[in-house]
Amino acid sequence: WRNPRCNGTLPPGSMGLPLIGETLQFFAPSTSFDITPFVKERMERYGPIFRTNLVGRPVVVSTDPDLNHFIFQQEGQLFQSWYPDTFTEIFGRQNVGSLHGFMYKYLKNMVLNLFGPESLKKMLPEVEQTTSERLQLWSHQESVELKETTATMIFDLTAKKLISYDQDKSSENLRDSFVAFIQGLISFPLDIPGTAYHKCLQGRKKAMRMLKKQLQERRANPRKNRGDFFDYVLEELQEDRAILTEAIALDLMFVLLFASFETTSVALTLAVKFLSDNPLVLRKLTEEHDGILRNRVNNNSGLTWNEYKSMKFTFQVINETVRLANIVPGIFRKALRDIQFKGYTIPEGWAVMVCPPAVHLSPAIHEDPLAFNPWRWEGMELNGASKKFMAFGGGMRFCVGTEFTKVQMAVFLHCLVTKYRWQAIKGGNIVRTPGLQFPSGYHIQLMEKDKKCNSRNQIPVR
Ligand code: HEM
Repeated sequence: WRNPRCNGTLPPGSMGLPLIGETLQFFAPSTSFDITPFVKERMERYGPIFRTNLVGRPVVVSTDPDLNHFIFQQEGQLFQSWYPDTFTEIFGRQNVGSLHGFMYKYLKNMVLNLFGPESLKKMLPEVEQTTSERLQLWSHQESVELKETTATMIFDLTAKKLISYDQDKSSENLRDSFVAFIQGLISFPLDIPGTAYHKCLQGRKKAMRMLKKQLQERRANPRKNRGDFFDYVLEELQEDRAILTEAIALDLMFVLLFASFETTSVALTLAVKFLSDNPLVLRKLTEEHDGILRNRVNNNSGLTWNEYKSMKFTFQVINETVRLANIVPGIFRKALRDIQFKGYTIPEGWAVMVCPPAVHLSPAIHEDPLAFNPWRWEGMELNGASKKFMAFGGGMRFCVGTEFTKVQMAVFLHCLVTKYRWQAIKGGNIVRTPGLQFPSGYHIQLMEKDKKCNSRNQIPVR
């Protein structure tokens, strides 16, 4: 256990206890934006590349920018995407099998089609309208919990786009099943009634049943114009030599819905929190968006794609937010053969975990790394991945939802700063386990800009 076999020199590290390895330390909560104590302590003790054991699997953790880059570049050659067994259970066998195997490119193209620039251009007015309506609604409430409300908003948008799901017209609430699913997502994998893990699997089952029912309904009532993912899937399934199966399509649907709202709502909540705490950034952002409205020829038109693309400072704010957020704290791969790197051997079959926070929060890479400073992105490439920035992954598996996330965040910030003021009421503290969470939410009070004071308690609002 302590000294695994290896045809070379293993990176230094500790394998922890038999069976559970160092899993408990890995999941131990921490309350700052900084690199989690698990990674920090080991980096100090062993250096940038170290070995450990997580959920019964030997893992090499990489905090080394060169090794990270190498891992991303060697996707499908020396490394293959791999996630722990509990994830397989949770996200569906079909996904894990097909997203990593021969189906991969085919599915990726399908997803890119749905979330590519052409598709997003068409979606822009809808995103703006939904966001405006929600903000308007929230401004009449005494307090809004931003994490949940933005998650619901994004879920509704994505579900509408993917499966034309309309919460108001549905008798069952699809999102409730996702909530149960998420609450148990990062939990000890014990599947007996009462445990969070059990609720998570039940939530998934229920959501899958609903998705399946809706796909069947669509099959019974096909539509003329192909519009959403279900139409696309049904057409593909009818092909003579279809590679897609219904099970794969449903699993993929589940992952897309999940990936879209959980990540983006955390990023949005955090962006608003950072703006509340950094008035100079808020002022600069507001200037950018007021400028867009001022320069508009037709005051009644909505945001155009060119206006969206011109939001330079907004993209800096988004990048800075996701750099600090580290929403995906570990990107997993499996070594397909023995790999030599900087004097160490990564044995075939071992897992490898790229650790983005170690790069994003390294003082050697980013000056004053814990400071929220969007200006650090000035003049830098804001779209792709690099050795310094991998919040959306890197290489071939770079996140296909990046632009979708940015559209939603940019539009939200646009509507927010041009029309509203807000103040933080409570919450906003974070916990990393190691995924980022807001244990007590983030409650704000919103009000339209032209109103000077809060009518109820007369607090002047920024
Ligand atoms: C702030 C928001 C987001 C963050 C931080 C994020 C992060 C990531 C990361 C780090 C990866 C790489 C995983 C790996 O290499 O194993 C990834 C992949 C992926 N993301 Fe996102 N993501 C976000 C939003 C979204 C959205 C909105 C969608 C849905 C449309 C999405 C769908 C996907 C999919 C399908 C993959 C797998 C791509 C592949 O394997 O080629 N993501 N994301």
